[in-house]
Amino acid sequence: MATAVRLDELTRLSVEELSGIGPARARALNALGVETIYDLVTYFPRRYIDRSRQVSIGEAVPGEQVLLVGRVVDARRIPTRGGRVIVEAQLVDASGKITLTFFGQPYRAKQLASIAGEVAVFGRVELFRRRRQMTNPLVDPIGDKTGAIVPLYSLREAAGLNSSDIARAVAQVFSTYSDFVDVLPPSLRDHLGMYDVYQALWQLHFPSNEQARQIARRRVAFDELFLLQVKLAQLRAEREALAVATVHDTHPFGAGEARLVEDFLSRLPFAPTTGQLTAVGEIAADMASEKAMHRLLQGDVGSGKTLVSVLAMLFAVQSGHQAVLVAPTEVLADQHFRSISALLAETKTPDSSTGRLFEGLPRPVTIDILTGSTPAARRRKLLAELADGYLDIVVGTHALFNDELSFASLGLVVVDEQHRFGVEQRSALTDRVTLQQGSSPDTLVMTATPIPRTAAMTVYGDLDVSVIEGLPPGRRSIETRWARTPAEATAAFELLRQQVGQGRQGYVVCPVVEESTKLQVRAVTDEYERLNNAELAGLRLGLVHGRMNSKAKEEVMAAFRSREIDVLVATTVIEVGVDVANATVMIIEDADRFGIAQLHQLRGRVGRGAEQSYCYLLSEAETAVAEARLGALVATEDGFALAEVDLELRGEGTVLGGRQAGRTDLKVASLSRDRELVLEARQHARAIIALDRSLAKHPRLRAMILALFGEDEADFLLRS
Ligand SMILES: Nc1ncnc2c1ncn2[C@@H]1O[C@H](COP(=O)(O)OP(=O)(O)OP(=O)(O)O)[C@@H](O)[C@H]1O
Repeated sequence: MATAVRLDELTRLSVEELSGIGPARARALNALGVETIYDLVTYFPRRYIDRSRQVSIGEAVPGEQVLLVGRVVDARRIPTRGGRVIVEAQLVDASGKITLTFFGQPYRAKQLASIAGEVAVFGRVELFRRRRQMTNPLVDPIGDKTGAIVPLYSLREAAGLNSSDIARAVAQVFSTYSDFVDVLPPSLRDHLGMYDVYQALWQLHFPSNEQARQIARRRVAFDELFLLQVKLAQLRAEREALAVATVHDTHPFGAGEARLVEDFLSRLPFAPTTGQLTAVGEIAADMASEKAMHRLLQGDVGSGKTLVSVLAMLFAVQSGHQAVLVAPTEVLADQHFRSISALLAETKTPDSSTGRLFEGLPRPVTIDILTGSTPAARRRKLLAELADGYLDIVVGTHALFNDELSFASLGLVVVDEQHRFGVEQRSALTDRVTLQQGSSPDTLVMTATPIPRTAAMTVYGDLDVSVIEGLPPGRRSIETRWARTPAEATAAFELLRQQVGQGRQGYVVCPVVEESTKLQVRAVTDEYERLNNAELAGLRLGLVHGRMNSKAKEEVMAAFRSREIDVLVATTVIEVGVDVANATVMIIEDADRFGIAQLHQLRGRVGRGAEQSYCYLLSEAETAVAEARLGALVATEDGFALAEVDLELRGEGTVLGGRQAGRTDLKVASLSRDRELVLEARQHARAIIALDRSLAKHPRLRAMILALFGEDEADFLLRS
């Protein structure tokens, strides 16, 4: 007898429990990632064939996909000259007749001739030699599939399975159980007014019509987002409850008496923007509290994230703690080290007799850099200085995650994210430090390129988010052009020559072939040679690519910064963080081969000074994708707007990038289409967790969260 079942129970039942699924079928399903019955009912159709539009044969209009019901007459084989067989038949009803034509299906002649009664025929109506016909239509006996919307499943690796096998297995689950126990609290379900979960899942596999499918999709999408948000809210709440964090003196952004930040700000050659101050205020509030900060700092390219992160680090330093900044590459680490040192040096106290950088401290703020290529002797010295507390700030690469590092008192970890770090790596650092010192350092994650709000809430849903609104004053818009013809490309290089003539500098970026480092180096080296002899002959060119060792790279960058090089020919190693205000021209070759975010980042390397800057996108591609991407770049400089376009064009996977894994995959929900649903799910999830962190009062929801995310999956999502 059919009974109700909890969905979390289905996550523990293998598909082999279903009759008709033997070891071979189970293996085929496993290849699709379907192992449990829960996996099966959430293995949704890729698309559907809508056979619900039934018309009489007389009404069948060429161009439309319709379902016809009639009798087959006059089925016969027609040999062709090439020796192939065409089968032709007529389908008739009271209103008229239509020709059915089958290619490459010789067996059809006999099969069709043997059918006595009516059949259901589904296909597209065509006009051929003035006669209406259907080519290779689907022919079924009148039965349950007639007039239905039929699911088509993705079958990639499942040899030996077809869509109807999966549909049958799914239908069997529904006939085995009369209901799935809904995990949404009843109040929420009523409020949302959607299908219950059983109906919704059924309708998503076997919709009765398009409207029903959409309502079902909304409900399933909501559940998916909601369960994830509950987990994220829970992690956030647990973390807040458990970890005791360092309490920082955040004066003048909060009560306190330390003078370092105040002093620093008073000597800063520019005033922080309102957007920067707001973000710092939010960070200060977190850092002043006993709760560990887990905050994501977002801002458009050039919005001044560095200053905000420096202020956060100085909160730690003025409170007697240390701060680290971790960057994903050596070039970036170096860049950060340089700009932070410069910011600190600008505020050096004029009283050199004391040798003090800041009056608020008994000694200068000390900063150093640690990367994989730091020589052993320097590295040893640096480790000692970190351990005894001499060093206040250390910038570096993942070398900072090394177990050998120990800190006198680490108060803040800033991670310049770019999706490149393993989450485990990062949490390993904070965990280790927390164990050592008994309190957890605060964490600030920065992203180089803006990500859409819904994506941030999903991928970084366990973090609080600060957004730096606006850009520093005086920025001029970057003239962006899409050079589609060789003549326009020539004009771009001509403008670069002119700008160099006026003392400016520029970049030429070549797309790289990631898979083959050898080819990559050759391609960019060849292009460098070519430009040297052609468009850019006579200029001082530099070459930098990812395969150069960091010393060589740094030498070229230094030469560029000191204007010994006019034009830097580069791969995307310059993508993030490079900050040379005198550079005013960015030329991107084969621009259609880059993603929107990357192009926006690259463009952000110019327009950093007071001069008018230019960005040329070279591409002769005429594809819709190129049109959409490059068109968007030309149309706007707003990184958040571009991120939304990107999300729409590329879908979730790429946006979520490396941080997304396993259970956080979204099967149904779309971060671009379901924006309000994401907000709603998050709001409800947080409301529930605020009152019932352990979900003791929501046992069914609790069981489902456990079944989906497990206990230890917490480690994956927990920290950033
Ligand atoms: N309030 C401000 N007023 C004027 N200039 C500022 C201000 N804040 C930052 N800047 C300058 O703006 C430039 C960009 O800042 P920063 O490098 O921090 O940007 P970012 O947000 O890290 O962007 P990107 O990701 O492009 O590197 C720097 O040269 C910095 O000195």
